[in-house]
Amino acid sequence: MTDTGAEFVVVANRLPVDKRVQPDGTVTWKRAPGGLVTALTPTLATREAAWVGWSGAAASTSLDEQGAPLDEQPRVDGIDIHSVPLSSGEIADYYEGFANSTLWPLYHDLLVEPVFRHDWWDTYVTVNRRFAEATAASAAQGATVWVHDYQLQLVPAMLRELRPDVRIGFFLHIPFPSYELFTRLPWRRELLEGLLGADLVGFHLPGGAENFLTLVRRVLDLDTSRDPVGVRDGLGSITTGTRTVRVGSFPISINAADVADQASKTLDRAAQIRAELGDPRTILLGVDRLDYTKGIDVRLKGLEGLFAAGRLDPAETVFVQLASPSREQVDSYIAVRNRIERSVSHINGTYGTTTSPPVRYLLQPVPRDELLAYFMAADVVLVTPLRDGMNLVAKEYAACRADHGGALVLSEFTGAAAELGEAAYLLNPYDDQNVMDVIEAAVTDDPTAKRTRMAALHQQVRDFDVDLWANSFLQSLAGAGAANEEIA
Ligand SMILES: O=P(O)(O)OC[C@H]1O[C@H](O[C@H]2O[C@H](CO)[C@@H](O)[C@H](O)[C@H]2O)[C@H](O)[C@@H](O)[C@@H]1O
Ligand SMILES: Nc1ccn([C@@H]2O[C@H](COP(=O)(O)OP(=O)(O)O)[C@@H](O)[C@H]2O)c(=O)n1
Repeated sequence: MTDTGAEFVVVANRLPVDKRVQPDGTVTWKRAPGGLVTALTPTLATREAAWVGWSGAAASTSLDEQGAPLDEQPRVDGIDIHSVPLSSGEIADYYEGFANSTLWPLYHDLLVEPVFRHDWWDTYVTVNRRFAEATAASAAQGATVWVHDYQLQLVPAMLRELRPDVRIGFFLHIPFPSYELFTRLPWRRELLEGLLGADLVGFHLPGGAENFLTLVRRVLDLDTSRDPVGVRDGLGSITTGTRTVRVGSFPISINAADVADQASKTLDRAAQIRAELGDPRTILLGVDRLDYTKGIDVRLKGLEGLFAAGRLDPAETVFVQLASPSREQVDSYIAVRNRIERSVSHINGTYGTTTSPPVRYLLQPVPRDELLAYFMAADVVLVTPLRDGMNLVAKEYAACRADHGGALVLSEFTGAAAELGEAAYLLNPYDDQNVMDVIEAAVTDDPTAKRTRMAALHQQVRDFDVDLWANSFLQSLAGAGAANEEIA
C-alpha cells in the first residue's frame, strides 16, 4: 500500500492467505487458493490493492523477539493484507453464531431452525464495525471498495459514514430470502440499512435482487424500481436520501480455461484412481464442504434406493464423496456429519463386501490437482443441494471436461441451475423418486446424448467465466458510484 492507501480494497470474512506460526514463533503468510481470490486476481494485479479479512484463527498475542506484536499487515503477492483480529469469543458469537447459526440457515430456506440471540447480534455489530474501520484506514481517497457476503452486511453503511468519498459495492454469495423469511429477523431494518450504504448491491440471481427490492420497499418504505432485474443488465434502483443504490444480478463463475488446462494434466492420475477403485463400470463423485445445504444425504439415499431396487449394481458402482470439514463447532454441522457417516456405513454394510465397499468417503481437504483428477475419472458428478447460492463445483466439473466425457446431475435449487439447467441432468432433491430416476438416467443414458450435454455445459462455462463476473460488477459499480458523486 502507498502512504495514502489502496485504490482497490476487497473486504471479505476470509483473507486470501494462510497464516502459519512456526514453533519458534516465526510467522509466514502464503497465498490460499480459493474462489474469490482467483476470481479477483486480474483486477488485483492491475491496481494498488488491499484485502481486509479474518485469518480464520483466534487472535494471537504472539510477540516477536523484540517484544513487538507480530506483523498482521503483510504484503503478499502484491496485495496489502489487513488482518482483522477476532477473539475466540467473537468467533463463537459472530462467525459460528450470528453468521452461521442465524443468517446461513435463514437465507438457505430454514433447512435448519435459525437461532436468534441478541448477544450474537451485538458481536456481529462490533465485528462489522472493526472491519469497516480497518477498511476506512486502508482505502485511498476515492477508492473502490468491494465488500463480500452475509458476514459483513453492516459494513457498507458503517464505511460510508467513515469514508463518504469511496465507492462501495456489496456482493452476496448466498441466496437472499423472501419477505416472509427475512422479516423473522429482529434486526431486519438494521441489515437492510447496512446494505444501503453501498452504491451497488449484487446477487447471483435476479430473484435475490428482486427480494431485496421488495424488502426495502416494504420494510423501509423507500421508493424502488419495480421492473424485473436482468442478468448483468437491467439494474434495479432504490432512492435513499440524495443517493441512488443500484441492485443487480451477477452470477459468479470460475476461470474455466485455467481449470481445463490444469485438468488436462491429470489424466494419468485419473486412470490410476479408476484402477485403485477396482475399475468399476461407473464412478459417481460428490465434492462439497460438509454442509447440510449440499444434500450429501440426498444422494446417499438415492443411491441406496437404486441398489435396493436392483436398478444399479453395487458390485459395478463406486460412489466417492470428497467432503471438506466445515464449521465443525456448529451443532447443525455436527448433526449432518453424524447422519452422513451413519448412512455411508449402512450402505457399505448392506451392499458392500469386505474388499469393495460401494461408498468411499473422505472428510479431509484434498489437494487441487487430486480433486481435478477425480473430476476427470468420474462418470457422473452428483451436485444435489437442497439450496445453494451458486455451486462452483458444478462449473468446475463442466470446465474440466473439455473431452465432453462424464455427466452432471444438478439440483434445481442451486444458482448454477439457472445457467446449466438445460444441459445437466436436473433433479428435485425433495423428490425421492426423481432423485433415483435422474441418477439412473445419468448413469445409463445413451453415450452420444451425454456427450452432447457435456459439450454444451463445457461451452457455457467457457463463455461465461469469472472475468465476466468481476468486470460486469465493477463496471456497474463505477457507473453507480459516478452517478452518486455527480449528485453529491
Ligand atoms: O468461510 P467458510 O465458513 O469456511 O465457508 C466457505 C464459503 O462458503 C460460502 O460460499 C458461497 O459462495 C460461493 C461462491 O460465490 C457459492 O458458489 C456458494 O453457493 C456459496 O455457498 C460463503 O458464501 C462464503 O462466504 C464462505 O467463505
Ligand atoms: N473436498 C473439497 C470440496 C470442495 N472444494 C472446493 O471448494 C469450492 C466449493 O465452492 P462451492 O461454490 O461449490 O460451495 P461453497 O463451499 O463455497 O458453499 C470449490 O472450489 C471446490 O472445488 C475442495 O477444494 N475440496
